[in-house]
Amino acid sequence: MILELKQVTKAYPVRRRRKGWFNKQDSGQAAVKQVSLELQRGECLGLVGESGSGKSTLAQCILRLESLTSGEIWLNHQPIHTGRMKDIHLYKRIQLVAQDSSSSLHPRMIIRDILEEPIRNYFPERKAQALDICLSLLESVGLDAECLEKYPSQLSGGQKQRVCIARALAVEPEIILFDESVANLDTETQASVLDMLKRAQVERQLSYLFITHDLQSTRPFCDRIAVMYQGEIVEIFQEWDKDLLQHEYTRTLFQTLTE
Ligand SMILES: Nc1ncnc2c1ncn2[C@@H]1O[C@H](COP(=O)(O)OP(=O)(O)OP(=O)(O)O)[C@@H](O)[C@H]1O
Repeated sequence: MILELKQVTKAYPVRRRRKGWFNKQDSGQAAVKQVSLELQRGECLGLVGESGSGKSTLAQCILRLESLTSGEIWLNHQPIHTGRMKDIHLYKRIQLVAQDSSSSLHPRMIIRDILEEPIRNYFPERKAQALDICLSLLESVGLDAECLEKYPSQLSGGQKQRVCIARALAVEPEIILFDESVANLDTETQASVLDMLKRAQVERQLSYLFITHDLQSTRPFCDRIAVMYQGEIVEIFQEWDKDLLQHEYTRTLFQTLTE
């Protein structure tokens, strides 16, 4: 197993108005409750749940963008929740592709600079080959070489999303977290991006955590599905057989499937 979450809980503090002069901070309702989850090397694990069920919070906890209230996260048998591993080492091993590609790409950098940045940071010895690497990354996500000299604002939403994926691949991480990364794409582009991700996963032995509210999109793509409901993992399944389901919410999700 490459990533292990043990009893992870995250409660955001809530400011409550009290009589008098001050606001007091209480620990509020937990967004993530006692989540235990394992991601195997080379696996694509789907994390499905309705809006507000805690999926993004879990991804943020894995990347230490949010601190844990309790619990542990282990990356290949090394603890990452303790903060001892430096951010640069963590991000070398785990990359995030978020939903909103526009805000994740620097508006004043051309695509070539955006893709060369991780190469310079993580593989300084490859500086001389950086352009060739950028071209091969663009090819692997189905973009033309002419994108290199463009700014993000000159690309479509689907093209920007592909650039974000190429940038994550440039780091050569072991794990990629996709947080609603294809949700904004039309059905055809979504299918071609997922196809490309599957190929990259097999070629590079990557592990994926694929976060989405859309169960349908996980079907051809994920090896296992974890279902999140009100902050908890209520079910993990592999077989697409509704008779084997344990939880009422998963049964409701199955009704949204088109075949
Ligand atoms: N920074 C924050 N401060 C306080 N509460 C937060 C914060 N971020 C998220 N929450 C709350 O935590 C809960 C889980 O939110 P989260 O974004 O993780 O859900 P989600 O399943 O990813 O939803 P979506 O699919 O809409 O992105 C929600 O109730 C949300 O309001």
